[in-house]
Parts: sequence; structure tokens; C-alpha cells
Amino acid sequence: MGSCVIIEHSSAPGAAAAVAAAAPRLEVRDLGMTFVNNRVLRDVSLEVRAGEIHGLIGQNGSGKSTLAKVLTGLYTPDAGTRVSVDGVDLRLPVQPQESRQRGVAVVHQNLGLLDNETVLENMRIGRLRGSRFLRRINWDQERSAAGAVFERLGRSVQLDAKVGSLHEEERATVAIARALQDAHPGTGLIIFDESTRALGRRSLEHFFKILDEIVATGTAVLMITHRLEEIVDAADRVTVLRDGRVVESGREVAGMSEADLTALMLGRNLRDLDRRGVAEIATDAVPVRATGVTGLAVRDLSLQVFPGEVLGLTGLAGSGYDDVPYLLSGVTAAEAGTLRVTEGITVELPGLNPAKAIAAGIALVPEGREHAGLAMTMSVGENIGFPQTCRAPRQLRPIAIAPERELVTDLLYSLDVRPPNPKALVSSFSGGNQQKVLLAKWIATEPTLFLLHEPTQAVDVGARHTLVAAIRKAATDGCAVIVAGSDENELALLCDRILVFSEGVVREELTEDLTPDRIVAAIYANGSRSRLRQRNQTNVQDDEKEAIV
Ligand SMILES: Nc1ncnc2c1ncn2[C@@H]1O[C@H](COP(=O)(O)OP(=O)(O)OP(=O)(O)O)[C@@H](O)[C@H]1O
Repeated sequence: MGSCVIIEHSSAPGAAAAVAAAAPRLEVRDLGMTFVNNRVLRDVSLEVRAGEIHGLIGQNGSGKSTLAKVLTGLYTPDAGTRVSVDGVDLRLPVQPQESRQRGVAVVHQNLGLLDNETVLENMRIGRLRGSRFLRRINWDQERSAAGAVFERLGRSVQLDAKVGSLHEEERATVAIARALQDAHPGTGLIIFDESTRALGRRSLEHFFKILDEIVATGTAVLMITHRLEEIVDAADRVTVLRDGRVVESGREVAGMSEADLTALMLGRNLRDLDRRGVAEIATDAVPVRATGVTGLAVRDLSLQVFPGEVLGLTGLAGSGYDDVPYLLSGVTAAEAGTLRVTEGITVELPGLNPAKAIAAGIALVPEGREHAGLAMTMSVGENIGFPQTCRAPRQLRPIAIAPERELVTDLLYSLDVRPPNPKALVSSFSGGNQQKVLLAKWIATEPTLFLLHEPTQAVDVGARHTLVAAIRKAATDGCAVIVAGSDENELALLCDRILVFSEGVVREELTEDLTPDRIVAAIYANGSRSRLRQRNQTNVQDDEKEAIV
């Protein structure tokens, strides 16, 4: 006897046709944006349809975040700009309340979280409701509403934890959950500006599963990302910005490869991106050696890395690989462990702090440049000068020891920072250029041990190329380099050797054939990379339904 299986549709038949006939969910016409004399967006037109994931890509500095900020009212666009939602023109500059009422939610690149408030408060801010008579907030209800969103995302985050104490991936999860909780079926537009950059593979897969459910109801998504895999796997159409202009508008993604998208973005092919430099590892020199490191999730770790070598650390979220840079640099106190930096310089990790680490020749490029890596309201030169201040004798510390201007300018040119102006405020740079400034800041200290956590996060493929080359050059110049990362492509480009962590210990060491697929297989213990989203899933279900019923 055959069983009858009915696969439920997430949208009613005919809904797609109705949606297609309707006005675009978001329509932008002739958008221009000028900062003083700098015109960063010109004649930008864009249409996002209901029920689609629309990718927006472009090199660092091409204007993607500026566009998102115009759409949410942070910036006032030039005269002549038109923005409409569901066919209704918005007043310009966009009034945040009006755009929110029309269902536009955004997760900005800096995530927009309040570090001193709890996860629950961040989630429910602006949405808290008092009871009808007593006007008291029902915190039990608020907790369960917030908890339900995290459950959907497949993540558990402590609702009472202060957001400032969270890891970058948890912070991103909170910001994404906050936007998703407002998605009403069939309406609205959610803009994600590089919001997935800190998500590990598993979280990413969950995230796209939820997006799939959301867009199937008719809600639209505008996805700004540098991870071209996300566009190829998940986006329905893509718009490409180059130097503030649209060079490709709403192109269907089906059939396109990452290389096709790269060529559209840069206007050229990046043929030699995958070629790794020849490692010049000084195996006859004294290696950096960490012994018995215990702290956070890490248990009794010992490792060594030679000058000239780039050692990668990876694993699943919570496996401890990403705790290592912070334990070895004194940012987080270790419970036990010793670190020999070089002949005659050995530090006990429990007593180490960042100032002592810098003095011992240890540099850390942390994840989360906006809240952990750079002073956004200070100039590039001042940021690069900070570590030099720590190296100065205590009595001189109040006077910032400015690094030589030529050194700063040379670094900015060698990393292709635009503009290469030491006096410019860090906050005025695009995300990718900020990441380069962060790297420059620590390269300038000429460290013996260079620790980096997700050093090419949220940068375009061209900038990634530059950053990878600079990190490898630091190794060639004699640094021992340790990179903790979750991006298999980054690790494959950078590393000579990779340690894969599980439950706080090293489970596998990869020494050759360091391809992205091999790295992912090791992280997931012989699992494989699946596509982030099966596009046209609804059509497949249509066919199945006819066949099965
Ligand atoms: N507040 C500001 N004042 C002056 N210039 C700015 C400001 N914000 C952005 N810019 C400039 O606008 C240009 C576009 O920056 P934007 O951040 O939009 O780029 P992006 O495409 O989002 O880059 P990324 O991918 O690196 O985040 C850059 O040249 C940047 O320096």
C-alpha cells in the first residue's frame, strides 16, 4: 500500500505571479551621495523584487555601505535621488521611523549593538511592551520571544550576557536575530551589510535556511557581501558597484561562477590569486614555542612555529582554535602555559598582559576591527602610533610616540590603502581599507610572533590578495605567524601548515595539499561543503507534489 506524502508549499500558487506584477519591494533611482567634495555614489539605480535574495557586491570602497546608510536615513543623498518601497516614494532623507514602518530592517556592518546592554535588551530595544493596566514589562514574555528567534537560528546565546563580552560570531548572531524577528511574512525588506562575515560554516548554513523560509513568503533580502560563494549559492540576482556606479544591474545569478563575479567586480580577472608564495621557513632558527597552554576552551596546548612559517588554526565554533591568539597575547588571562618568543625571551602566560606582550615582540590583529582593533574616531597615524606608545618607557607614555610619518605613508602605499592619508579619520575609510590600516598598525611593530584572527574578514578579493601578500611578506621578513580562521579559502591561501581543533585540543595537523575542500573535510571530520541554499527549491517541490500526491 503506497503512502500519500504532501509537501507543503511555503507560498500559495499564483502568489509569485501576483508578486511579479506588483511594484518592486525596493526601487532606487538616480541615487547620488557626496561627502563634502567626494562623490562616492552616482546615478545608482536598483530594483529588489519581493521574494528574492538580491546580492550587492563591489570592491572595498565602491559604496555598498554608503548605499545601505542612505536607505536607512543615516546619510542624506544628493538632490534627484528617488527611493520607493512597494511603489510608495519615501521622503528624503529617509526617515528611519518611516522606513521601519514600511518594513525595512538593516543589519549594518558594525552590527549596531549596545555593548553595555544585555543580549535580551539589545534584541528587544524599541519593541518592549508594558502590560495593559500595570504598564509593567513582562520580561518572561520578552525572554521567550527573543529565545525563539535564536532557536530558529539554531544557536543558543545567553540572554543575560552583556553584548560587549560576546565573541564576534555571537555578536553577529544577535544582530541578525534582531533583524529577523521583525520579518513579517510576505512583507518588508531586510538589508544585511556584511552581517555574515563572522559566521562559521554551520551558522551560515542555518542562516541561509532561515532566509530561504523568509523569502519564500515574499519578504525581500538585499545581501551585501564579499563572500562570493554566498552570491553564487544563494542569491537570485546580483547588482555590481564599481567606483560608486552600477556596472551590472539585477543580473540573474544562475549559471554564474565566483570567477565571473570577480571579473564583473574588478573589471578584470584575478588569475594568480590562488598561487601561494614559496614558504621560506627558517627551520634552523629558534622556533616560537608554546607549552601547556590552558584557558578558555583550550586544554594543555603545545605548538611551535618557525620564523618564516604561517601556521593556521581552525575548527568548529567553540573548539578553542580562536581562543589561542588571545591567550598568547595576554588579552585573555591563561590559567597555565609558557611561551618562548625567542632565545632569552620566555613569558609565563598567566601573568601576561597586552603591554608586556607588545614589549616581548608579540602582536595581535584581533577580529572585529570596529570594536576591538581600531580607535575609529582617531586618525590613521594615531592608530598606528598606539603600539609604539606601549613600547615607550612608562614615564614617556603620556606623550604619544608618533611613528615616523614616512613609515606610515610607506605602509599605507604598500597595502594600497585608499586614500593613503595618515591624517584621515579611520571612521571615514571603507571596511576593507580599515582592515588594511589594522594590519599596518601591527606590521609597524616588526613583531617576532604575529597573531591574527580572521585577518581578511569582509574584504573584497583584490584586497584579500593584498592582505595575504602582506602577511606572507611579514613571515618572509622573519616573523613566526599564527592565523586563527574559519574561512577555508583564506587559510588555503595563507598557511604552510594547519592545526584543526576539536573540544579544546588539536585533533589533526594538515601539512600538505592545503585546499579549501581538504580543510573543510578536516573541520567537519570528513564532512563536505554543501551549497548554502538550493535555489528554485519551490519549483522542485511543485514537481514533487504533482508526482507524489
Ligand atoms: N562618513 C564619511 N565621510 C567621508 N567619506 C566617507 C564616509 N563614509 C564613507 N566614505 C567614503 O565613501 C567611499 C565608499 O565607502 P563604503 O564604506 O560605502 O564602501 P564599501 O563598498 O561598503 O566598502 P567595504 O566593502 O570596504 O565596506 C569610500 O571611499 C569611503 O572612504
